[in-house]
Amino acid sequence: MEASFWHNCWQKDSIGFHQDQVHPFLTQYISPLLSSQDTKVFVPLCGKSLDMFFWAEHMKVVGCELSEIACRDFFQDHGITYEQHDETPFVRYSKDEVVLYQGDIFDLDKETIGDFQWIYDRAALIALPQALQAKYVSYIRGLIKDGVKLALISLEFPPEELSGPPFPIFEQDIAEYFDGLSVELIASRDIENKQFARRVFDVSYLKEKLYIISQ
Ligand SMILES: C[S@@+](CC[C@H](N)C(=O)[O-])C[C@H]1O[C@@H](n2cnc3c(N)ncnc32)[C@H](O)[C@@H]1O
Repeated sequence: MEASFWHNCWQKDSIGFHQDQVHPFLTQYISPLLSSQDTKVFVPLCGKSLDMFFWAEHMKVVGCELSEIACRDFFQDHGITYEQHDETPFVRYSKDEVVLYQGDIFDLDKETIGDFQWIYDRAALIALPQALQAKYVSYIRGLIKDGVKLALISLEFPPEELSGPPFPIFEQDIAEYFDGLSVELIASRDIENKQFARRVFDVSYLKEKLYIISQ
């Protein structure tokens, strides 16, 4: 997907992927795994996800997102005043525990993110076409050092029944992408009404899976 595709989605408010609640996997499965030593989560391709409010209750949040509309609305939708600074090639939006870097994730380096223990991927890997998935996985693998856990939520459906995004990612794909790392399947749920955030898909099955990937 080109950057223009995503800018266009945000401009037209065509954001069917945006959830109006915190993802239920977070409270059910991630909460018990959090420790008082966890100080920061990195959220790639963060959109204006409410999930960042869940994380911000526990630790600092650093998000990265292409769209200035998403970064602005993350704060404005909730009446939060924020600071905005030019940090070329990014614009940095921040308030207290949350910092959003508006720009291309592939320009964001580890030093800028700082020390973190979690990476949270919801609708990031599945948003990218295959060629970009490999580049994204290579970027994320470069961030998974000792003591870092990637919480990744994937989506499964028959690929021939829906042209993405989102693109389905199966257990086998996860195993290949994260070969050599520890991959734990934490949860799986069948979405019986086929609703994915604001969209209902015309597919024969829809499943979400939560993995924790670490060294
Ligand atoms: C499917 S949405 C998911 C957003 C969010 N994770 C959520 O759960 O609502 C994918 C997001 O990735 C952003 N995006 C796409 N390519 C990007 C890139 N190269 N760098 C940063 N953000 C990107 C898009 O603007 C879009 O908001």
